[in-house]
Amino acid sequence: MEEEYEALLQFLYLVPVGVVQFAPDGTIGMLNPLCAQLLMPLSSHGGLDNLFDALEQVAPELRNMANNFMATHGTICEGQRVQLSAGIPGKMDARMLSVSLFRLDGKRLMAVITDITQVVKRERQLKQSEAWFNAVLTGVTDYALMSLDKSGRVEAWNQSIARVTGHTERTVTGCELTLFFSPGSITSDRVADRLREADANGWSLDNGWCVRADGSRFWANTMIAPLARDDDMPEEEKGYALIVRDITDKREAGDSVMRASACDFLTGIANRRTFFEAAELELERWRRFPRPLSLIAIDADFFKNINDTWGHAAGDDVLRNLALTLAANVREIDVVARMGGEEFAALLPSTDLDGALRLAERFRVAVEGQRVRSGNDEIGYTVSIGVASMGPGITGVDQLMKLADRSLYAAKKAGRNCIRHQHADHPLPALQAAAPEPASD
Ligand SMILES: Nc1nc2c(ncn2[C@@H]2O[C@H](COP(=O)(O)OP(=O)(O)OP(=O)(O)O)[C@@H](O)[C@H]2O)c(=O)[nH]1
Repeated sequence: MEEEYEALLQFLYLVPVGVVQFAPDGTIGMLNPLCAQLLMPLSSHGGLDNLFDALEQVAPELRNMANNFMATHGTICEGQRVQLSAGIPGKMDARMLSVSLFRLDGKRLMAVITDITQVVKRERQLKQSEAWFNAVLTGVTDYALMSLDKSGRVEAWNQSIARVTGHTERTVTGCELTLFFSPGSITSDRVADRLREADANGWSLDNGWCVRADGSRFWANTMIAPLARDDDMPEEEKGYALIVRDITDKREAGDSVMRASACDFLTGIANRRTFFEAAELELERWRRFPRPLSLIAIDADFFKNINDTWGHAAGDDVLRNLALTLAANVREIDVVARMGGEEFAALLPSTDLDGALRLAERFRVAVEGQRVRSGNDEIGYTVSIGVASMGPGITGVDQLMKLADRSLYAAKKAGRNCIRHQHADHPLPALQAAAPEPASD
């Protein structure tokens, strides 16, 4: 028996994945060194006592999945992706873990944890190339092809545009590319970005909602590629080809799978991982061509009291209401996400500090002015909000998030139900300082 135990310990020590055994409430009984190493960045006090507590901020859904698993033993989830950090494009990859949970019996659960940072990076690269080939090689009947001038205005017309978008030559020629996108899903900055991206990489690919002439929407894959030109051709004659493909069917087919991994299980809005992925992309664009970019951190006030007074289910109703309220007040191009617990965030491309403050006030007023119906109760609540805007000293998403969090902390200290902000003009010294009273306003 002792020998078997020795062999098990040796196995756990050497196995190239993190293994942790824990109780149904998350209390850790045993974990191997690799697991401790993988989870240590999540520890708030230098120790690891409870797996669910450690993962609360990055994967709150795991506790829920384990609690809702009714069988006496079996697989609770397999390969659940958990984003640990946002990463810095070009310098540091976003750290990603894969977590599988198993129930062994009534008292013991086990998690197997692997670092999949590199796998995810390669997946992203592959997805990009695959989408490009699909766009080029398939669907000869479901695409519209047009040429754009150097600023992205439609230059040449053909029948495929009418087939896919319902537009006529008269309504399209000379118009900006934004004509094909639903309002709020694209800005002039984004069009300029895509043209530059096409210049730099040979193409720019994106998926999103487009609109037809009659106002109906379709989910489209759009690719912009620079037109071939001689080196001695004048800059004015530069142009692009735009291919728009209606892929509504494909989106619907992959929708439920996509939603499960990209959305928060409770509220249905983007989860923390999706938020950081979008924020990383936006920062990458900002780095190439700086323009306004803001981030809003939102936190429900006295949320523990709501749970304690009306119950956990009512608390969940409040969180769902908060998610809906935030989502109803932003443009399509913005990303609203639940970051964990009662914390939410909104990423606002092409939005300066003033614009972000106006939106933050709209959030605050909208929440304050409503009641959440939960069973027979009507619950009123408020939010505190921190706003941060991008500046030259910021090098990564984490830093912008920290700035917004510090403003949020200042709003809490100022009495809650209010907004505080910081502009990242000289953020680094302040961020590196040893947590002084946060400066704001
Ligand atoms: N109902 C519900 N509660 C949650 C969820 N996630 C976290 N919580 C609870 O949210 C509460 C957050 O409490 P605190 O961090 O003390 O914050 P607070 O009470 O909102 O106080 P302030 O933020 O300082 O205004 C905790 O009691 C958590 O258990 C969830 O998914 N559903």
